[in-house]
Amino acid sequence: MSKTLVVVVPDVDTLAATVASRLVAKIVDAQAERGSAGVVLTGGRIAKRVLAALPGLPEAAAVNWSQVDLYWGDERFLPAGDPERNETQAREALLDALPLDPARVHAMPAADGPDGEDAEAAAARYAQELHLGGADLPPFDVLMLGVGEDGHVASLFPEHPVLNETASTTAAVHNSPKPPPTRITLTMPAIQSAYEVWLIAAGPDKSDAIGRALNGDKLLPAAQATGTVKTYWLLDKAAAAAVN
Ligand SMILES: O=C1O[C@H](COP(=O)(O)O)[C@@H](O)[C@H](O)[C@H]1O
Repeated sequence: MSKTLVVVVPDVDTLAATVASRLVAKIVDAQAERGSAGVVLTGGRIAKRVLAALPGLPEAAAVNWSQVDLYWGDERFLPAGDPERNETQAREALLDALPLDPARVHAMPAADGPDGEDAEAAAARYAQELHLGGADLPPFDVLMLGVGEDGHVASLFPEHPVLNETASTTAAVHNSPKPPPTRITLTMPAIQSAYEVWLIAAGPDKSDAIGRALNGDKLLPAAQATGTVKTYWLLDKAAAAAVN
């Protein structure tokens, strides 16, 4: 039975440091158990802060970075290297400085990649990459998600048809209410396959959506994002203001 836990810390800096530290511990534990770890990264402001906080942690020295598989929960479908791509932001904040195995960095395709601007083909290509080892998705030890002011996670937005996609593990998103309009995302069943889902949010603008999601308002994608073992809500005090 999956458990939901809420962790509240005083402010955004403490949140970034706390999540970074928990992430390192999780990777170290997964590597101790299985030899490798699978981490799904998120985009957005809190993601950048978490990744930037990681190198300052002494415990980060315990990670074998060559045995970490990195995936993304969603991507803004833009050309490679575009500063708005979640991949570009993660590389700049941390990844370029780590001794990762490039074959284990599973970025979502860019809009100038092999499929050009065909977002459906690019999403299908990413699904193929995820399923390379067989029919199942790879093990996602931790899947991190930022939470939008509207309660979106990854690129799954409230009332958008892709939220109901269950036939595939990835999808193209058109007409996203948040720019850019075209995106690629893991679908909700793919998110729900992770052992642990961590929903991370800071600031007062998120408090309403977080309060609603934690009260079980399933119209919000954030309320549907759960891990098979645990679901953590990692919040600063401002974001947790409506949590009762
Ligand atoms: O566009 C996106 O936004 C969300 C939330 O970002 P934030 O800046 O409000 O923290 C993010 O989780 C998602 O990955 C990204 O594509």
